[in-house]
Amino acid sequence: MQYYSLHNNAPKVSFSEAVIKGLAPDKGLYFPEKITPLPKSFFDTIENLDTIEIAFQTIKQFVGDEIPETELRDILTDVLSFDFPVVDIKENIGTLELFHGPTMAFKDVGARFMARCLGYFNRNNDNKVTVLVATSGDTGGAVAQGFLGVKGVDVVILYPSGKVSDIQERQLTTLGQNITALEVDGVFDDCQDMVKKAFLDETITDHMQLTSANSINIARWLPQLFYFVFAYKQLKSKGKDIVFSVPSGNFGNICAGIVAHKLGLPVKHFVAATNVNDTVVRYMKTSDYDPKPSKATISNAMDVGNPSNFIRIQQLFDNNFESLKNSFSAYSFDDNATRKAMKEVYSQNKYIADPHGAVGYLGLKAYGLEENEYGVFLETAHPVKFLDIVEETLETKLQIPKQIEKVLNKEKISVKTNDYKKLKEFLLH
Ligand SMILES: N[C@@H](CCOP(=O)(O)O)C(=O)O
Repeated sequence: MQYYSLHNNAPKVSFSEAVIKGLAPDKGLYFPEKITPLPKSFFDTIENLDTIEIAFQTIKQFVGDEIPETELRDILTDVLSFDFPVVDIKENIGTLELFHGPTMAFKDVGARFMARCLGYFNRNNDNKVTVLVATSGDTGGAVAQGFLGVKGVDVVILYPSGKVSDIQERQLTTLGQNITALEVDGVFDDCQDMVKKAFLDETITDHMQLTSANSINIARWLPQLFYFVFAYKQLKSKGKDIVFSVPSGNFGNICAGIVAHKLGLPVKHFVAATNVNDTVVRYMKTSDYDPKPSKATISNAMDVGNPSNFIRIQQLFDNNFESLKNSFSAYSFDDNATRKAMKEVYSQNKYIADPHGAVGYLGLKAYGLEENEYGVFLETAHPVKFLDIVEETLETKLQIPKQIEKVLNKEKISVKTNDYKKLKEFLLH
Protein backbone atom coordinates (compact mmCIF):
# COMPACT_ATOMS: atom_id res chain seq x y z
CA MET A 1 0.00 0.00 0.00
CA GLN A 2 1.25 3.45 -0.92
CA TYR A 3 0.25 6.67 0.79
CA TYR A 4 0.14 10.08 -0.84
CA SER A 5 0.05 13.54 0.65
CA LEU A 6 -3.29 15.34 0.53
CA HIS A 7 -1.34 18.48 -0.42
CA ASN A 8 -0.20 16.56 -3.53
CA ASN A 9 3.32 17.94 -3.40
CA ALA A 10 5.36 15.15 -1.87
CA PRO A 11 6.53 11.70 -2.98
CA LYS A 12 4.36 8.67 -2.27
CA VAL A 13 5.53 6.54 0.64
CA SER A 14 5.03 3.07 2.06
CA PHE A 15 3.16 2.29 5.30
CA SER A 16 6.35 2.27 7.40
CA GLU A 17 7.61 5.52 5.90
CA ALA A 18 4.26 7.21 6.51
CA VAL A 19 4.26 6.00 10.13
CA ILE A 20 7.84 7.11 10.74
CA LYS A 21 7.37 10.50 9.05
CA GLY A 22 3.90 11.22 10.51
CA LEU A 23 3.27 14.18 8.23
CA ALA A 24 4.33 14.54 4.58
CA PRO A 25 7.15 17.03 3.79
CA ASP A 26 4.61 19.36 2.11
CA LYS A 27 2.72 19.41 5.47
CA GLY A 28 -0.11 17.32 3.99
CA LEU A 29 -1.72 14.38 5.73
CA TYR A 30 -0.96 10.96 4.30
CA PHE A 31 -3.88 9.13 2.71
CA PRO A 32 -4.12 5.56 1.33
CA GLU A 33 -3.80 5.44 -2.43
CA LYS A 34 -6.59 2.90 -2.67
CA ILE A 35 -9.26 1.48 -0.35
CA THR A 36 -10.43 -1.95 -1.52
CA PRO A 37 -13.81 -3.05 -0.13
CA LEU A 38 -13.85 -6.37 1.72
CA PRO A 39 -15.95 -9.18 0.24
CA LYS A 40 -19.64 -8.99 1.22
CA SER A 41 -19.25 -12.42 2.88
CA PHE A 42 -16.99 -10.80 5.50
CA PHE A 43 -19.87 -8.72 6.83
CA ASP A 44 -22.49 -11.43 6.20
CA THR A 45 -20.67 -13.86 8.48
CA ILE A 46 -19.02 -11.43 10.87
CA GLU A 47 -20.70 -13.01 13.90
CA ASN A 48 -18.37 -16.00 13.40
CA LEU A 49 -15.20 -13.90 13.61
CA ASP A 50 -13.38 -12.91 16.77
CA THR A 51 -12.01 -9.45 17.53
CA ILE A 52 -8.49 -10.18 16.29
CA GLU A 53 -9.66 -11.73 13.03
CA ILE A 54 -11.93 -8.73 12.34
CA ALA A 55 -9.09 -6.33 13.10
CA PHE A 56 -6.62 -8.29 10.97
CA GLN A 57 -8.93 -8.51 7.96
CA THR A 58 -9.82 -4.81 8.09
CA ILE A 59 -6.30 -3.42 8.62
CA LYS A 60 -4.13 -5.76 6.51
CA GLN A 61 -4.49 -3.89 3.19
CA PHE A 62 -3.31 -0.68 4.89
CA VAL A 63 -0.21 -2.31 6.40
CA GLY A 64 0.64 -4.31 3.27
CA ASP A 65 3.53 -6.72 3.59
CA GLU A 66 5.71 -4.51 5.76
CA ILE A 67 4.67 -6.33 8.89
CA PRO A 68 4.36 -10.09 8.33
CA GLU A 69 0.99 -11.70 9.14
CA THR A 70 2.14 -13.45 12.34
CA GLU A 71 3.70 -10.28 13.76
CA LEU A 72 0.67 -8.19 12.77
CA ARG A 73 -1.66 -10.66 14.48
CA ASP A 74 0.56 -10.57 17.60
CA ILE A 75 0.46 -6.77 17.63
CA LEU A 76 -3.35 -6.80 17.32
CA THR A 77 -3.70 -9.41 20.05
CA ASP A 78 -1.62 -7.27 22.37
CA VAL A 79 -3.40 -4.01 21.47
CA LEU A 80 -6.98 -5.28 21.61
CA SER A 81 -6.85 -6.93 25.01
CA PHE A 82 -10.01 -5.30 26.40
CA ASP A 83 -13.70 -5.02 25.49
CA PHE A 84 -15.66 -2.68 23.22
CA PRO A 85 -19.26 -3.31 24.29
CA VAL A 86 -22.37 -1.66 22.89
CA VAL A 87 -24.71 -0.99 25.81
CA ASP A 88 -28.44 -0.51 25.11
CA ILE A 89 -29.65 2.79 26.54
CA LYS A 90 -33.12 3.07 25.04
CA GLU A 91 -35.11 0.97 22.60
CA ASN A 92 -33.39 2.47 19.56
CA ILE A 93 -30.22 3.94 21.10
CA GLY A 94 -27.07 2.34 22.41
CA THR A 95 -23.63 3.53 23.38
CA LEU A 96 -20.36 2.04 22.19
CA GLU A 97 -18.07 2.12 25.23
CA LEU A 98 -14.52 2.79 24.11
CA PHE A 99 -13.09 3.34 27.56
CA HIS A 100 -12.09 -0.09 28.81
CA GLY A 101 -8.41 0.29 27.97
CA PRO A 102 -5.48 1.37 30.15
CA THR A 103 -6.16 5.14 30.04
CA MET A 104 -9.93 4.81 29.68
CA ALA A 105 -10.28 6.69 26.40
CA PHE A 106 -10.71 5.62 22.79
CA LYS A 107 -7.19 6.73 21.95
CA ASP A 108 -5.69 3.65 23.63
CA VAL A 109 -6.08 1.42 20.57
CA GLY A 110 -4.45 3.78 18.07
CA ALA A 111 -1.67 4.78 20.47
CA ARG A 112 -0.81 1.17 21.32
CA PHE A 113 -1.00 0.07 17.69
CA MET A 114 1.28 2.86 16.53
CA ALA A 115 3.76 2.23 19.37
CA ARG A 116 4.02 -1.43 18.47
CA CYS A 117 4.39 -0.70 14.74
CA LEU A 118 7.23 1.71 15.49
CA GLY A 119 8.77 -0.84 17.85
CA TYR A 120 8.61 -3.41 15.03
CA PHE A 121 10.19 -1.06 12.47
CA ASN A 122 12.96 -0.19 14.95
CA ARG A 123 13.63 -3.76 16.04
CA ASN A 124 16.96 -4.13 14.27
CA ASN A 125 18.40 -0.66 14.47
CA ASP A 126 19.34 1.98 16.96
CA ASN A 127 17.65 4.86 15.15
CA LYS A 128 15.93 7.13 17.64
CA VAL A 129 12.48 8.52 16.85
CA THR A 130 10.99 11.45 18.73
CA VAL A 131 7.21 11.34 18.87
CA LEU A 132 5.69 14.80 19.14
CA VAL A 133 2.05 14.94 20.12
CA ALA A 134 -0.48 17.66 20.89
CA THR A 135 -3.36 16.89 23.22
CA SER A 136 -6.57 18.53 24.30
CA GLY A 137 -6.98 15.85 26.94
CA ASP A 138 -7.11 12.17 26.05
CA THR A 139 -4.48 11.61 23.37
CA GLY A 140 -1.64 12.64 25.71
CA GLY A 141 -2.36 10.02 28.37
CA ALA A 142 -2.94 7.25 25.83
CA VAL A 143 0.27 8.04 23.96
CA ALA A 144 2.26 8.30 27.20
CA GLN A 145 0.99 4.91 28.33
CA GLY A 146 1.21 3.28 24.88
CA PHE A 147 4.82 4.37 24.25
CA LEU A 148 6.17 4.02 27.80
CA GLY A 149 9.50 2.22 27.62
CA VAL A 150 9.31 1.56 23.85
CA LYS A 151 12.87 1.04 22.56
CA GLY A 152 14.30 3.90 20.52
CA VAL A 153 11.34 6.24 21.06
CA ASP A 154 11.18 9.48 23.04
CA VAL A 155 7.77 11.09 23.49
CA VAL A 156 7.13 14.81 23.89
CA ILE A 157 3.53 15.77 24.72
CA LEU A 158 2.28 19.36 24.38
CA TYR A 159 -0.87 20.21 26.30
CA PRO A 160 -2.73 23.46 26.98
CA SER A 161 -2.14 24.57 30.55
CA GLY A 162 -5.29 24.53 32.72
CA LYS A 163 -7.47 23.18 29.92
CA VAL A 164 -7.34 19.45 30.52
CA SER A 165 -8.97 17.64 33.44
CA ASP A 166 -6.98 16.83 36.58
CA ILE A 167 -6.94 13.09 35.81
CA GLN A 168 -5.99 13.66 32.17
CA GLU A 169 -3.10 15.87 33.30
CA ARG A 170 -1.86 13.26 35.77
CA GLN A 171 -1.99 10.57 33.07
CA LEU A 172 0.37 12.50 30.84
CA THR A 173 2.69 14.16 33.35
CA THR A 174 3.51 11.43 35.85
CA LEU A 175 5.04 8.51 33.97
CA GLY A 176 8.62 9.75 33.49
CA GLN A 177 11.12 7.50 31.63
CA ASN A 178 10.91 8.31 27.88
CA ILE A 179 7.85 10.57 28.29
CA THR A 180 8.09 14.37 28.75
CA ALA A 181 5.13 16.73 29.09
CA LEU A 182 5.35 20.34 27.90
CA GLU A 183 2.72 22.64 29.41
CA VAL A 184 1.79 25.28 26.87
CA ASP A 185 0.31 28.65 27.74
CA GLY A 186 -2.39 28.54 25.03
CA VAL A 187 -5.13 26.37 23.56
CA PHE A 188 -4.95 22.98 21.85
CA ASP A 189 -4.63 24.55 18.40
CA ASP A 190 -1.47 26.35 19.53
CA CYS A 191 -0.03 22.99 20.58
CA GLN A 192 -1.02 21.37 17.28
CA ASP A 193 0.42 24.28 15.27
CA MET A 194 3.72 24.07 17.17
CA VAL A 195 3.92 20.35 16.42
CA LYS A 196 3.24 20.88 12.70
CA LYS A 197 5.78 23.73 12.57
CA ALA A 198 8.46 21.53 14.10
CA PHE A 199 7.95 18.96 11.32
CA LEU A 200 8.86 21.59 8.75
CA ASP A 201 11.79 23.06 10.64
CA GLU A 202 14.95 21.70 9.08
CA THR A 203 17.09 22.92 11.96
CA ILE A 204 15.19 20.34 14.00
CA THR A 205 14.60 17.61 11.42
CA ASP A 206 18.29 17.63 10.40
CA HIS A 207 19.08 16.56 13.96
CA MET A 208 16.34 14.09 14.75
CA GLN A 209 13.66 11.88 13.25
CA LEU A 210 10.34 13.39 14.32
CA THR A 211 6.95 11.75 14.01
CA SER A 212 3.48 12.50 15.29
CA ALA A 213 1.19 10.34 17.44
CA ASN A 214 -1.87 12.44 16.76
CA SER A 215 -4.44 11.06 14.36
CA ILE A 216 -2.53 12.77 11.56
CA ASN A 217 -0.32 9.66 11.79
CA ILE A 218 -1.94 6.84 9.82
CA ALA A 219 -1.00 4.24 12.45
CA ARG A 220 -2.82 6.25 15.14
CA TRP A 221 -5.77 7.03 12.89
CA LEU A 222 -6.64 3.88 10.92
CA PRO A 223 -7.06 1.33 13.77
CA GLN A 224 -9.95 3.43 15.02
CA LEU A 225 -11.99 1.91 12.19
CA PHE A 226 -12.16 -1.31 14.25
CA TYR A 227 -14.64 0.25 16.67
CA PHE A 228 -17.33 0.66 14.05
CA VAL A 229 -16.92 -2.90 12.81
CA PHE A 230 -16.94 -4.31 16.36
CA ALA A 231 -20.20 -2.39 16.99
CA TYR A 232 -21.74 -3.73 13.79
CA LYS A 233 -20.97 -7.30 14.82
CA GLN A 234 -22.88 -6.72 18.08
CA LEU A 235 -25.83 -4.96 16.44
CA LYS A 236 -26.30 -6.94 13.24
CA SER A 237 -28.94 -9.25 14.70
CA LYS A 238 -31.21 -6.24 15.45
CA GLY A 239 -31.74 -5.99 11.68
CA LYS A 240 -31.85 -2.18 11.82
CA ASP A 241 -30.02 0.53 9.89
CA ILE A 242 -27.17 1.86 11.99
CA VAL A 243 -26.52 5.55 12.58
CA PHE A 244 -23.27 6.43 14.39
CA SER A 245 -22.99 9.66 16.33
CA VAL A 246 -19.36 10.43 17.04
CA PRO A 247 -18.23 13.10 19.51
CA SER A 248 -15.73 14.94 17.34
CA GLY A 249 -12.75 17.23 17.96
CA ASN A 250 -9.94 16.48 15.53
CA PHE A 251 -12.38 14.28 13.51
CA GLY A 252 -10.02 11.28 13.31
CA ASN A 253 -12.45 8.82 14.85
CA ILE A 254 -15.43 9.59 12.63
CA CYS A 255 -13.09 9.69 9.64
CA ALA A 256 -11.90 6.15 10.49
CA GLY A 257 -15.57 5.11 10.72
CA ILE A 258 -16.07 6.38 7.18
CA VAL A 259 -13.06 4.31 6.07
CA ALA A 260 -14.83 1.27 7.60
CA HIS A 261 -17.90 2.21 5.55
CA LYS A 262 -15.71 2.34 2.43
CA LEU A 263 -14.58 -1.20 3.28
CA GLY A 264 -18.24 -2.19 2.99
CA LEU A 265 -19.50 -1.77 6.56
CA PRO A 266 -23.27 -1.20 6.40
CA VAL A 267 -23.86 2.24 7.99
CA LYS A 268 -26.88 4.42 7.23
CA HIS A 269 -25.47 7.75 8.37
CA PHE A 270 -22.64 9.39 10.31
CA VAL A 271 -23.34 12.23 12.73
CA ALA A 272 -20.46 14.39 13.92
CA ALA A 273 -21.39 15.84 17.30
CA THR A 274 -19.29 18.76 18.51
CA ASN A 275 -19.26 21.22 21.36
CA VAL A 276 -19.20 24.96 20.59
CA ASN A 277 -16.00 24.44 18.62
CA ASP A 278 -18.17 24.14 15.55
CA THR A 279 -15.97 24.74 12.48
CA VAL A 280 -17.32 21.67 10.66
CA VAL A 281 -20.93 22.33 11.68
CA ARG A 282 -20.68 25.81 10.14
CA TYR A 283 -19.00 24.37 7.07
CA MET A 284 -21.88 21.93 6.53
CA LYS A 285 -24.28 24.89 6.54
CA THR A 286 -22.28 27.28 4.38
CA SER A 287 -19.63 25.20 2.57
CA ASP A 288 -17.15 27.80 3.86
CA TYR A 289 -14.34 26.32 5.96
CA ASP A 290 -13.53 29.02 8.45
CA PRO A 291 -11.59 27.70 11.49
CA LYS A 292 -11.75 29.74 14.69
CA PRO A 293 -9.51 29.57 17.79
CA SER A 294 -10.83 26.90 20.12
CA LYS A 295 -12.90 27.72 23.20
CA ALA A 296 -12.70 25.86 26.50
CA THR A 297 -15.68 23.60 27.30
CA ILE A 298 -16.59 20.78 29.70
CA SER A 299 -15.98 18.30 26.84
CA ASN A 300 -12.38 19.47 26.61
CA ALA A 301 -10.96 16.68 24.43
CA MET A 302 -13.07 18.17 21.61
CA ASP A 303 -11.82 21.73 22.07
CA VAL A 304 -10.34 21.88 18.60
CA GLY A 305 -10.80 24.90 16.34
CA ASN A 306 -9.17 23.54 13.19
CA PRO A 307 -9.78 19.79 12.96
CA SER A 308 -6.88 18.09 11.16
CA ASN A 309 -8.85 15.19 9.72
CA PHE A 310 -11.67 17.03 8.01
CA ILE A 311 -9.58 17.15 4.84
CA ARG A 312 -9.44 13.33 4.91
CA ILE A 313 -13.23 13.16 5.27
CA GLN A 314 -13.64 15.41 2.25
CA GLN A 315 -11.27 13.17 0.31
CA LEU A 316 -13.29 10.08 1.26
CA PHE A 317 -16.26 11.76 -0.42
CA ASP A 318 -14.16 12.78 -3.45
CA ASN A 319 -14.39 16.41 -2.33
CA ASN A 320 -18.03 16.38 -3.35
CA PHE A 321 -20.11 18.44 -0.92
CA GLU A 322 -23.44 16.91 -2.00
CA SER A 323 -22.27 13.35 -1.55
CA LEU A 324 -20.77 14.29 1.86
CA LYS A 325 -24.14 15.73 2.91
CA ASN A 326 -25.96 12.51 1.99
CA SER A 327 -24.01 10.40 4.47
CA PHE A 328 -22.74 12.89 7.03
CA SER A 329 -24.34 15.54 9.26
CA ALA A 330 -22.86 17.72 11.98
CA TYR A 331 -24.43 19.40 15.01
CA SER A 332 -22.98 21.43 17.86
CA PHE A 333 -24.08 21.80 21.48
CA ASP A 334 -23.06 24.09 24.30
CA ASP A 335 -22.18 23.11 27.86
CA ASN A 336 -25.69 23.75 29.20
CA ALA A 337 -27.20 21.37 26.67
CA THR A 338 -24.45 18.85 27.46
CA ARG A 339 -25.14 18.93 31.19
CA LYS A 340 -28.90 18.61 30.53
CA ALA A 341 -28.28 15.56 28.34
CA MET A 342 -26.08 13.96 31.03
CA LYS A 343 -28.92 14.45 33.53
CA GLU A 344 -31.53 13.12 31.11
CA VAL A 345 -29.63 9.92 30.33
CA TYR A 346 -28.92 9.40 34.02
CA SER A 347 -32.46 9.98 35.26
CA GLN A 348 -34.26 8.17 32.42
CA ASN A 349 -31.83 5.34 31.75
CA LYS A 350 -29.57 5.12 34.81
CA TYR A 351 -26.56 5.51 32.55
CA ILE A 352 -23.67 7.82 33.40
CA ALA A 353 -22.47 9.45 30.20
CA ASP A 354 -19.34 11.58 30.22
CA PRO A 355 -19.64 15.06 28.66
CA HIS A 356 -18.33 13.84 25.28
CA GLY A 357 -20.74 10.90 25.19
CA ALA A 358 -23.56 13.27 26.14
CA VAL A 359 -22.70 15.44 23.11
CA GLY A 360 -22.85 12.26 20.99
CA TYR A 361 -26.26 11.42 22.46
CA LEU A 362 -27.48 14.92 21.59
CA GLY A 363 -26.20 14.36 18.04
CA LEU A 364 -28.58 11.41 17.66
CA LYS A 365 -31.49 13.46 19.00
CA ALA A 366 -30.76 16.29 16.58
CA TYR A 367 -30.49 13.84 13.68
CA GLY A 368 -33.91 12.36 14.55
CA LEU A 369 -33.85 8.57 14.28
CA GLU A 370 -36.47 6.95 12.09
CA GLU A 371 -38.49 3.81 12.81
CA ASN A 372 -36.03 1.28 11.37
CA GLU A 373 -32.85 2.99 12.58
CA TYR A 374 -30.69 2.20 15.60
CA GLY A 375 -28.46 5.03 16.83
CA VAL A 376 -25.10 4.45 18.50
CA PHE A 377 -23.30 7.26 20.27
CA LEU A 378 -19.65 6.68 21.13
CA GLU A 379 -18.59 6.94 24.74
CA THR A 380 -15.09 8.11 23.95
CA ALA A 381 -13.84 8.34 27.54
CA HIS A 382 -14.85 7.07 30.97
CA PRO A 383 -16.89 9.57 33.04
CA VAL A 384 -14.31 9.37 35.84
CA LYS A 385 -11.86 11.31 33.65
CA PHE A 386 -14.16 14.31 34.16
CA LEU A 387 -14.77 13.57 37.83
CA ASP A 388 -15.69 17.06 39.09
CA ILE A 389 -18.03 17.84 36.19
CA VAL A 390 -19.83 14.51 36.29
CA GLU A 391 -20.19 14.37 40.09
CA GLU A 392 -21.41 17.93 40.27
CA THR A 393 -23.83 17.60 37.32
CA LEU A 394 -25.34 14.28 38.37
CA GLU A 395 -25.03 14.84 42.13
CA THR A 396 -23.58 11.41 42.58
CA LYS A 397 -20.22 9.91 43.53
CA LEU A 398 -18.20 7.88 41.03
CA GLN A 399 -16.07 4.91 41.92
CA ILE A 400 -12.44 5.33 40.93
CA PRO A 401 -11.28 2.45 38.70
CA LYS A 402 -7.88 0.95 39.40
CA GLN A 403 -6.31 2.31 36.17
CA ILE A 404 -7.03 5.82 37.46
CA GLU A 405 -6.17 5.19 41.11
CA LYS A 406 -2.63 4.37 40.02
CA VAL A 407 -1.93 7.92 38.82
CA LEU A 408 -3.71 9.82 41.57
CA ASN A 409 -0.81 10.06 43.99
CA LYS A 410 1.97 10.46 41.48
CA GLU A 411 3.88 13.71 41.16
CA LYS A 412 3.16 15.92 38.14
CA ILE A 413 6.28 16.87 36.19
CA SER A 414 5.95 19.26 33.25
CA VAL A 415 8.08 21.84 31.47
CA LYS A 416 6.46 25.26 30.93
CA THR A 417 6.65 26.08 27.22
CA ASN A 418 5.17 29.35 26.12
CA ASP A 419 6.11 29.50 22.48
CA TYR A 420 7.64 27.68 19.53
CA LYS A 421 11.13 28.95 20.40
CA LYS A 422 10.94 27.14 23.74
CA LEU A 423 9.81 23.91 22.06
CA LYS A 424 12.67 24.12 19.60
CA GLU A 425 15.19 24.75 22.37
CA PHE A 426 13.82 21.81 24.27
CA LEU A 427 14.05 19.47 21.29
CA LEU A 428 17.55 20.54 20.30
CA HIS A 429 19.09 20.39 23.77
N1 LIG B 1 -9.09 14.97 21.09
C1 LIG B 1 -7.69 14.97 21.17
C2 LIG B 1 -7.06 16.06 20.38
C3 LIG B 1 -6.15 15.47 19.37
O1 LIG B 1 -6.81 14.49 18.59
P1 LIG B 1 -6.06 13.33 17.85
O2 LIG B 1 -7.05 12.22 17.74
O3 LIG B 1 -5.63 13.87 16.56
O4 LIG B 1 -4.87 12.93 18.67
C4 LIG B 1 -7.17 14.79 22.58
O5 LIG B 1 -7.91 14.30 23.42
O6 LIG B 1 -6.03 15.08 22.87
